[in-house]
This record gives sequence, structure tokens and C-alpha cells, in this order.
Amino acid sequence: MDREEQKRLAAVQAMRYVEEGGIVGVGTGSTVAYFIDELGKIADRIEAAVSSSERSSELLRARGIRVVDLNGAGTIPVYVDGADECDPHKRLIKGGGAALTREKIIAAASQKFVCMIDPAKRVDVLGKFPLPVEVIPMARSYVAREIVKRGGQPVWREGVVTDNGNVVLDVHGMRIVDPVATEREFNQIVGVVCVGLFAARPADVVLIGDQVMA
Ligand SMILES: O=C[C@H](O)[C@H](O)[C@H](O)COP(=O)(O)O
Repeated sequence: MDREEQKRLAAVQAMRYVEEGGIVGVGTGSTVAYFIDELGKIADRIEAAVSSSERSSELLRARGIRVVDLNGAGTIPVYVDGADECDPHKRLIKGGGAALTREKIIAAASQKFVCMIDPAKRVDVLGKFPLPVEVIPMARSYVAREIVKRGGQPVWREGVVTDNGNVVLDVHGMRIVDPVATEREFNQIVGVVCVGLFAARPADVVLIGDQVMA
């Protein structure tokens, strides 16, 4: 089965976690696009969505789903998103689509985080996928030097500006044996807005194609 079909199957499965009549948290990316297709089929039974990117907001509205601000939405029952890598503890690397900060905020504000992946994204140790870091533009070079001191090789994702007006550094060469410690350490670098490690708040449920990760 190809990767696209695996993503689509995970998106179909994710629908089981959506509460009709409630607000749904929606992530960003190609896997989420399949999920939004599924969500569109029950658009009249969903109150609204909280969206992690302008891109997802457009897709949601195109399928007749109202998009509301997280402020005022209260605690979200379920947040559904993809990931770039997932370890056996459901800790993730995210941000390949530069939406990491809003994704992390909505995940934090949600009761349940359902993550959809295809099998190729499963790893024993996170870090093969370059770790995205969202940075305030004026701090780019400083943050890059700080990351080098910590053993990473940052590459500026040139031309990419996040929905928050910031830049992204992709950090290569990391073997992240303690993701919680690395997340904390990167968060402490001045100028870093968000690191794409979801370790302190990992996923609650990981769907891999038509399987549920134990
Ligand atoms: O910023 C983007 C997100 O973290 C995505 O969830 C992640 O990059 C996975 O995207 P895709 O489903 O396209 O592989």
C-alpha cells in the first residue's frame, strides 16, 4: 500500500475520535488534508473547527466548516494532526509544513491529541527528520550559533515565513535520545518561538494507516 493511501486510512480512522456537535482542533499538512475531506462529510454536525494554519482554515471553509479563534473556544475535546516522525512513546517531530507553533498551542489546549502517520514516519529515536525551529527573524543568526554549540547543524528554510511572521531553521544531525530535555533546552534559547519537538506533550493516540499504535 502506498504512503498516500496509508495517510488517507489514518484520516478515516481519526473520524472515530471526533465528537459531533463539538469543536474540533485541526492540524496542518497533506495527511490533515485527507482528514478535512472526511470532516467535510459531516460538516453540518460539527459546531466549528480551531485551525493551526491559514492553509487548513481555507480548506475547512471550502468544505463548509466554520473556523473559530482558539481564544473563546475553551478546552478543545480533540486535536487531530499529522507528524514528520514518531517514536515508540508517541513523541513527535513536527513542523515540516512550518505550522509547528500554532499546532503546539492547540495540542496543549486540547484534551486528546490524535496523530495520524504512515508507517515510514515511525522511528526508534527522533532526529533523522531535520528538527524545525521557529525563530524571531532578527534572532536567526544568533539562534543558529546557539544550536551549533548544542551539536546541531541549522539550515535556514529560506523564503519561508510562518503564519506568525517568523522564520524556520531546520536542524540536521540530531540524535534526540532525551526529547523532553532537548525540547526544554531549545525552548530556553532566546529568540526561539517554538521547537518542533512534541515530547512534554506527546500524542495520546497514534494512528498508522488502518492500525492504532499500542
Ligand atoms: O507543520 C506541519 C505539520 O507539523 C505537519 O503535521 C507535518 O509536517 C506532517 O505533514 P504531512 O502530513 O504533510 O506529512
